[in-house]
Amino acid sequence: MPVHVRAEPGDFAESVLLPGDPLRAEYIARTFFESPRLVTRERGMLGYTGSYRGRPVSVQATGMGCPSAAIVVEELVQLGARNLLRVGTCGGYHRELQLGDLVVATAAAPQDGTVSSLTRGVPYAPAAHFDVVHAAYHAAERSGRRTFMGPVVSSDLFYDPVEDPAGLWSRLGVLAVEMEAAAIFTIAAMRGARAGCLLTVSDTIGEEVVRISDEDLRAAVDNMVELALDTLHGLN
Ligand SMILES: O=P(O)(O)O[C@H]1O[C@H](CO)[C@@H](O)[C@H]1O
Ligand SMILES: O=c1cc[nH]c(=O)[nH]1
Repeated sequence: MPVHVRAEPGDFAESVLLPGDPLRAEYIARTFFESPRLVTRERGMLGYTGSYRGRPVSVQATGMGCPSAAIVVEELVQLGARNLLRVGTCGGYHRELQLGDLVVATAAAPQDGTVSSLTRGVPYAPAAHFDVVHAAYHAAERSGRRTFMGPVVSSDLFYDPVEDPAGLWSRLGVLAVEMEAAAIFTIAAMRGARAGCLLTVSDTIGEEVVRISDEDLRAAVDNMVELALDTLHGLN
């Protein structure tokens, strides 16, 4: 049994949704899964398994930041997980992004300490697995939802003291900032698993930072989770 995700092989499905927030994990399981079962609650990092349209699926909280996500993903792979799909929130850097929009991350610039520790500082480009991006693209197209596909940046900082992070990153074509995808993509690649990342824009970051209302966030997350479950369903 792993040290942190305290469960046995077979407790998790091969496909796992990965929100940062443990309460979002509980909400997803109770709202979207058939017959959800709590499989781990160690450190409050809730994990559930149930089914969706008759197929087994799990959801496991990663906590915030790459170090925490790295531990969780390593242990999920030890437990048999093969398809890992982050369902998170992000700050929009791209000017066209609006609150509640959906971002499918194709890559994650590793502005964190975890990925460089794993690569011993060797330059590396953490990327989502093509199969997951492909399935997410088609699920988004079917949903008709306003969706942006492209790179994001995974930062160690939520409160970034840099004057204009949006200016720098959007000039580089980076759509949004979040805090876990780079580590999830890297560990999945190292361990032969397939990872992807869907994000709801909860903040827009420009000259000022604007935060989504709780009600609008709930609705946008519901949409994202439906799309995530369709994405996993579309993977063979
Ligand atoms: O909404 P989640 O999945 O937690 O993701 C984002 O929200 C947290 C910061 O508020 C970080 O974990 C960031 O990546
Ligand atoms: O990491 C994150 C997540 C949401 N909003 C942000 O500004 N940053």
